[in-house]
Amino acid sequence: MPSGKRSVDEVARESGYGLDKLGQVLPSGKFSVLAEGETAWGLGRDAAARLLARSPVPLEEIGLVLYAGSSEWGTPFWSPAAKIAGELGITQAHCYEVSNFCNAGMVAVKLADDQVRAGTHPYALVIIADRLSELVEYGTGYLELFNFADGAAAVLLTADAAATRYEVLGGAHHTDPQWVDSYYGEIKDGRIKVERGGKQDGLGDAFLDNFTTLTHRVLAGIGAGVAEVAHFLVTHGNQDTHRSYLAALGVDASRSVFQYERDGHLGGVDPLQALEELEREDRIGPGDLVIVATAGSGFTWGVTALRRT
Ligand SMILES: CC(C)(COP(=O)(O)OP(=O)(O)OC[C@H]1O[C@@H](n2cnc3c(N)ncnc32)[C@H](O)[C@@H]1OP(=O)(O)O)[C@@H](O)C(=O)NCCC(=O)NCCSC(=O)CC(=O)O
Repeated sequence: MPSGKRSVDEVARESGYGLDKLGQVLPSGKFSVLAEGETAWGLGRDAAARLLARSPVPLEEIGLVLYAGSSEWGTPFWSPAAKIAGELGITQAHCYEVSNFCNAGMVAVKLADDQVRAGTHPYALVIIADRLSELVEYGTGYLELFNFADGAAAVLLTADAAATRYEVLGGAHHTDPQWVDSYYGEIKDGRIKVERGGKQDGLGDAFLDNFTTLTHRVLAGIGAGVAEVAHFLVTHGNQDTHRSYLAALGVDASRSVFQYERDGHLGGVDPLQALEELEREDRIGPGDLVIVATAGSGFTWGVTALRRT
């Protein structure tokens, strides 16, 4: 996590919104942001370095390094995946970026998993990092973006079943291009900021329809039902959407993880933070099935099934 924090009071001052309204989007009261001198790729490198210290593998056996996020890497026309590989001493890998906004992390995990399962590489490293808070202008009044925060995570994949903590069972993604211009970047005073296109009704319903349809599709694909899922981890874009999705599946909130009181929306890192909380609180055990629901601009929705080994 970055070392900076931004308070909801600061957002209130800049946006003109009252604390009551902001509390709906930012119940944590403060959220993680990059401090002066910190970068998203630097956080990603640190997350990957800690992961490799905890689970050491021969660096020359890492054949793939994917950096997943929203494509605003901080430096344009540049590869954060290659930079991180260089800094960590990974010299035998193909390194590139996967851009699918807050859905990119699980896309990259599935791509990497497919490659290690196919025997293409012994190990693959996925780094998920974004600098979402830096893309928001509070003065625009686009309240739905005010929880955008910064963070990073790293995942190591291998086909060696004895060495894995989670198995990727399957996934499905769907892009509905009618929403493509809902949000787009614009350069303002040399910085990229998120602008909102003409507001159409129905995006909330599209979240719900896509999350539930993809969940049923993925579960059917692995021969499981909703009742067999131990935990549903959902992107932290909007907690009302999160709760509506669980309700639509007939799933009690106790089978999910809510970190809205803890931080803002950390992009593709949200479900990994949630998984870490399940581990820390000893709420997950061998054999547990986990469904991860993610979404990103485009709009794309994704559902991934994992099993704790
Ligand atoms: C669910 C929505 C799609 C609903 O859109 P609608 O057009 O129907 O309605 P709306 O935007 O006017 O908002 C409806 C009500 O939800 C509230 N609301 C808006 N955003 C919220 C949020 N993040 N958390 C909690 N509440 C939120 C509004 O204040 C309003 O409350 P009231 O009715 O009380 O006045 C959207 O609001 C939303 O949650 N957006 C967050 C996700 C998102 O759009 N991200 C954009 C970047 S995509 C990306 O790449 C990052 C990512 O994936 O998150």
